[in-house]
Amino acid sequence: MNRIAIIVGTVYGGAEYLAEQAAKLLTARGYQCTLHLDPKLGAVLAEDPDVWLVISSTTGQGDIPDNALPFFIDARDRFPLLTDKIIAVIGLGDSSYENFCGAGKQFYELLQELQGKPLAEPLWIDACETLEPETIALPWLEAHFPSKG
Ligand SMILES: Cc1cc2nc3c(=O)[nH]c(=O)nc-3n(C[C@H](O)[C@H](O)[C@H](O)COP(=O)(O)O)c2cc1C
Repeated sequence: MNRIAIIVGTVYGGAEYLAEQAAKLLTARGYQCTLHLDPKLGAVLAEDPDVWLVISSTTGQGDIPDNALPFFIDARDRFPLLTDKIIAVIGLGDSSYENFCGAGKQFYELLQELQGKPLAEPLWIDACETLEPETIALPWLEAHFPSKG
């Protein structure tokens, strides 16, 4: 479990900021991280990472942000099997909306259908509870990605 592709879905930049913090932390722990802010399925497949880490907010009514939607549709259509891969999802949402973390949930469902092996239960971060998602996400990452140093 060395190479991690971080696939980002964001509207206002919160998930992007969190993904940058995550990449810094994981790199410092000895992992090779690639940030996909404008994710393309072909690029991730070519990279052949050990871990597919999705960090995505939710927009609309439980919808995937525009920047990540082509990736999601492509993955759903091309259906690359992730049998020997690890999957992890961090969702940013707001529980005052009906479909809390709907985009993260769609991603988690799809990655499981693609046969990826979940690293852990996904982390759902509620903007009603914190405006600093990194205070929850970084300890979660530390707990699940042991330092290699
Ligand atoms: C127009 C709009 C629609 C949203 N819809 C949802 C939703 O359906 N479910 C949810 O959990 N959060 C929803 N949210 C909350 C965002 O996902 C949340 O604020 C997130 O932290 C934004 O992250 P971002 O800066 O990466 O886009 C919505 C926010 C806005 C502004």
